[in-house]
Amino acid sequence: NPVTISGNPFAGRKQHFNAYYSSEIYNLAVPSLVAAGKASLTAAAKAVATVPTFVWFDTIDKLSQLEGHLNDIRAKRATGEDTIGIFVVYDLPDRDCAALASNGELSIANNGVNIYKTQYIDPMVAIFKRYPDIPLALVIEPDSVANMITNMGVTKCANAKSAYEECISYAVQKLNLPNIAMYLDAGHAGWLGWPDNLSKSGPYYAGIYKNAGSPASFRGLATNVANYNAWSISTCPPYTQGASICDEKRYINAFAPLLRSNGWDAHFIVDQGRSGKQPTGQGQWGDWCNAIGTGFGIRPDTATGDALLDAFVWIKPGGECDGTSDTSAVRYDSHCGSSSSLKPAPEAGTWFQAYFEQLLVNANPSFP
Ligand SMILES: O=[N+]([O-])c1ccc(O[C@@H]2O[C@H](CO)[C@@H](O[C@@H]3O[C@H](CO)[C@@H](O[C@@H]4O[C@H](CO)[C@@H](O)[C@H](O)[C@H]4O)[C@H](O)[C@H]3O)[C@H](O)[C@H]2O)cc1
Ligand SMILES: [Mg+2]
Repeated sequence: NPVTISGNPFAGRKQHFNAYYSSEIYNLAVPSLVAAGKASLTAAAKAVATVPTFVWFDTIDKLSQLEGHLNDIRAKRATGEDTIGIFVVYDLPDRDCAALASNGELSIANNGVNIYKTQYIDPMVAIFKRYPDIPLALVIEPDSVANMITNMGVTKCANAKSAYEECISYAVQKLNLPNIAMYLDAGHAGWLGWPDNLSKSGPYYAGIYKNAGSPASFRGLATNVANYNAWSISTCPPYTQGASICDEKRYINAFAPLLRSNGWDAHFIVDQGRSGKQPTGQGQWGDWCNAIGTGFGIRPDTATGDALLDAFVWIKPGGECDGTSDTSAVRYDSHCGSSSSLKPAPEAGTWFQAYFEQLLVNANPSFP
C-alpha cells in the first residue's frame, strides 16, 4: 500500500543495504584479501557488506538496475521490515565542473540539459511511480550547487550555472512524490562552512527550494558527501586552518538558521562513511581525492542527538574510488596525485581495494 512520507523519512525505518555494494565486497574485496594472505580481515569485510550505502545513478545506463534494487526493497519490506531505499541522483551535464575525476556522460554543448530531463529524470520518475509502496531518500547531485557558490571563477562552472539550476529545479519538481524525500548536496564544512561561503549559501539554497515551488518532498540538504569530516570533534584538525566551523555538526547548525530566515525549514543528512579516523591523513583540507588516513565512520542511524540531523548515512560507498591517479588518463585530476592521496588509484567509481582495506583497518566504530 502507498507510503506518504512526513517529517524525518528515516524515523522508525532501516536503510537498505544493497546487493551491488555487497557484490563488490564478496566478489572483489574478499578474494583479494584471501589472495594477499589477509584472510583474517574477511569477516570484517563481510560485516561491511551489510552496512547500508547509497546507490549512485551516475549514468543513464544505470537506470536499468533501478527496478532490481526496488524489487529487493519490496521483498525486504514484505518480511515486515520498514526499509527505506537510498539513492543518489548524479548525472548533470558538465558534471563535477571544478574537477576532472568525476566528469559525466552529458555535456551542455551536446543537448545535455534536454537529455538530462527526458532520458534521465523522466524515466527515473516513471519507475519510482510504479513503487509508491516504497519510501525513498534521494541525494540530489553531489558537488553541483557547492561549485556554484565557490567556483564561478572556474569557466566550466560559470558556464554551467544556468544549466545546473534548470536541471536541479526540474529534478526536485518531478521527483516530488509522496514516498520520496530529497536532500540536495551542500558540500561540507571545509567547502561552504567558511563565513563568506556560508553567507552566500543560505539565500542561494533557499532560493532553489522556493523557485521550485517549495516541493513537499524537498526535505533538506546532504553534507560531507564523499568527504571525510567528523560529525562532531572537540579539537579542530590542523588542516582546517583555524576555521571556526571544522566539523559537520557545527556546519549544519550554522547553516540551518540562514535557510530558515530565507524561508526553508531544512533538515540534513551527513555522510560519515569515510569519517571514522580523525584527524585524517590530509595535508590540506581541500585534498578530496582518495585521502589517506581515513576509516569507516559512524554507522547509518537515526539516533543522531541533533534535531537538525535526520540520520547518519554512508553516501559515498567506501572502497569506490574518487578518481584515477593515472596522469595519462582523460579524467586525471591533479588532486588525485596529491601527497594526501592513496596511489595508484583506478577510475572514479571503480573498486579500489587498497582504499577499502585502509577504511577497514581504520574503522571507528571498528568491525569485528
Ligand atoms: O583560511 N581561510 O579563511 C580560508 C577561506 C576560504 C578558503 O577557501 C576555501 O578553501 C576550501 C579548501 O580548504 C575549498 O573547499 C574545497 O573546494 C573544492 C572545490 O573547489 C572541493 O572539491 C570537491 O570535493 C568533492 C568531494 O568533497 C569532490 O567530489 C569534487 O570532485 C571536488 O571538486 C573540496 O571538497 C573542498 O574542500 C573552498 O572551495 C574554498 O572556498 C580557504 C581558507
Ligand atoms: Mg567525485
